[in-house]
Amino acid sequence: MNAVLEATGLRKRFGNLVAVDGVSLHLAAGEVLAFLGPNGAGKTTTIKMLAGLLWPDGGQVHLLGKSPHQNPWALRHLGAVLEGNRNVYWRMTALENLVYFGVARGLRYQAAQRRAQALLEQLELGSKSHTEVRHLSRGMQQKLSLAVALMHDPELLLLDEPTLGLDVESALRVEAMVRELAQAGKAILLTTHQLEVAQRLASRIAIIQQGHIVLEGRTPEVLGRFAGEHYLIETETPLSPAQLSHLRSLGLEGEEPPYVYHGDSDGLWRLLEALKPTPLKKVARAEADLLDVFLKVVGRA
Ligand SMILES: Nc1ncnc2c1ncn2[C@@H]1O[C@H](COP(=O)(O)OP(=O)(O)OP(=O)(O)O)[C@@H](O)[C@H]1O
Repeated sequence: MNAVLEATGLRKRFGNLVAVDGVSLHLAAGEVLAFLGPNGAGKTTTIKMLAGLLWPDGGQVHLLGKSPHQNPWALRHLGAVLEGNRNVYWRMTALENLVYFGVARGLRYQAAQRRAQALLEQLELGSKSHTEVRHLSRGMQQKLSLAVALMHDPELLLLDEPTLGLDVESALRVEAMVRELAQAGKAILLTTHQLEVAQRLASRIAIIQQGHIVLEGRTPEVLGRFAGEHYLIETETPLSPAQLSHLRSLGLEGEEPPYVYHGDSDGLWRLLEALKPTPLKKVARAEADLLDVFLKVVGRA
């Protein structure tokens, strides 16, 4: 399948600071890539280069094979919601904004009206269609930004913190929308510090640190790789202090079931042998979550 986004070797320097240092990203239709990293890692700078808002010092971007830096029309393939940049006019209503941006990106007026109404309903902003943006709540403005990005039905969506500041229900609605858009074949690049959102949505993960991609892979593979040698051991009843003190010397951790064992499978068998004849309820390899992965990769574990 052809790449919707193909970015290679992107570099950006601000004075002496190299903010992005050789970042390559690719996205196919239907994929959600979670682009993660600590504060100041280079995510927004990268996204701005992808969106044609910043000129890279090096590297290339192709959107469906076309470079937005050589051919601005390539940006037609892209819709972006960038943090702190709610690309809407404050003194225009929600509906006027959507129609305006729809027409500016090539929709006919009637089609823009229909699409705007449908998006407003979908994001539960229907009752605010005729409200000026400056009178919408922060979360409503955030949802309107998403609607603006979707007006021209782009193949690629760049979503920088799309659920930030949304209430639980709205965040879940936006999450469901992202999932539906991916199922409908959109390629989505998602930046967020909400790792549980990223884990639920992303088919692939890329972690950037100090301008470099330090980890990239399909979500299940990444989680599997980091699950490592980490087991949960559940006994029917809590272990006695005497048992516990002996088993701790073999690597058992925790005060009550489920206990945790970090180590290889030889060590696990020694531990299980020593546990005999204590009845066991469950022995399972613990699953890593994206938080574990993130903390290990950015080196703060
Ligand atoms: N216009 C600019 N001028 C100077 N330095 C900048 C500029 N924009 C970004 N930087 C610096 O580049 C580095 C990367 O910033 P960037 O905004 O890309 O990080 P980020 O990963 O998006 O962080 P966050 O998670 O905090 O949003 C930071 O050190 C930042 O201070």
